[in-house]
Amino acid sequence: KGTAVMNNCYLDNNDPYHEICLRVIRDMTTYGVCVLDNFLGRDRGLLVRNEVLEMYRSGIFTAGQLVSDPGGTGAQSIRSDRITWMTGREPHCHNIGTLINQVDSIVIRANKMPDNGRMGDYIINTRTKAMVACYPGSGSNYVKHVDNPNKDGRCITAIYYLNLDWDVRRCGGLLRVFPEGTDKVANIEPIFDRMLFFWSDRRNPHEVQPAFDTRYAITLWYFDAQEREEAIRLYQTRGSQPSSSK
Ligand SMILES: O=C(O)CCC(=O)Nc1cc2ccccc2cn1
Ligand SMILES: [Mn+2]
Repeated sequence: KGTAVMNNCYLDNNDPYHEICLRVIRDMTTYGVCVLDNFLGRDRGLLVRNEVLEMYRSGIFTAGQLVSDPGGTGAQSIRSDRITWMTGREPHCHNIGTLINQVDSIVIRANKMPDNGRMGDYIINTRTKAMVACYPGSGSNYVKHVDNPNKDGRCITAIYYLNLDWDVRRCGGLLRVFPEGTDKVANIEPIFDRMLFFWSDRRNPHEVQPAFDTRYAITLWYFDAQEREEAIRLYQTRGSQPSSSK
């Protein structure tokens, strides 16, 4: 039935996600970062990109907020990206919804697979809405920061890039990740149809270098059930909500 035994795990050739999940588990466990290219394929990637461009043209993106001290460096910084939060079930966003479902499937299945290393340390069953971000390209950037420095529950950051013919030498906008415990950096170009996963906590400080062309990305943050529950309980006693959008 299309299954083969290999290294004591069953490769079920009928499950397209199986290979990808093994790859995500291996890279996240080894590097804490995982890059998957040609994630949707050109045609479906273009459909998602067109929906995002249509949303941007419709003006529903907000101006990037002032984020005071995103990385605990004491520096006041102004995020110059434009963002909007969405469920993926909005009208005229069917392909964005399908992308979100695919990323959900991979994260949930990878979290449930046997021998899934550090992926197994978490219980992942909820996430934030999708944050669609656009760097307008007039040198807009995002200073070095950690997504979840103070245990707000987010364990995995998942980013899908939509930027056609992106050349970092001309357009900038490089995502540079500074994995904890090594002086090596990961330079990730925000190229079209690229899917990126990385641990959201202090293991992965990162920055977006100034962008000189419009730079689009869709980000999802997945919650670890236990850490999220603890964060909500803690904030309930202190009366304010954890930082990330619900
Ligand atoms: O576009 C990229 O390559 C990554 C950009 C990025 O780090 N965005 C980002 C956006 C955020 C929005 C709200 C709270 C925390 C946030 C942390 N990071
Ligand atoms: Mn970030």
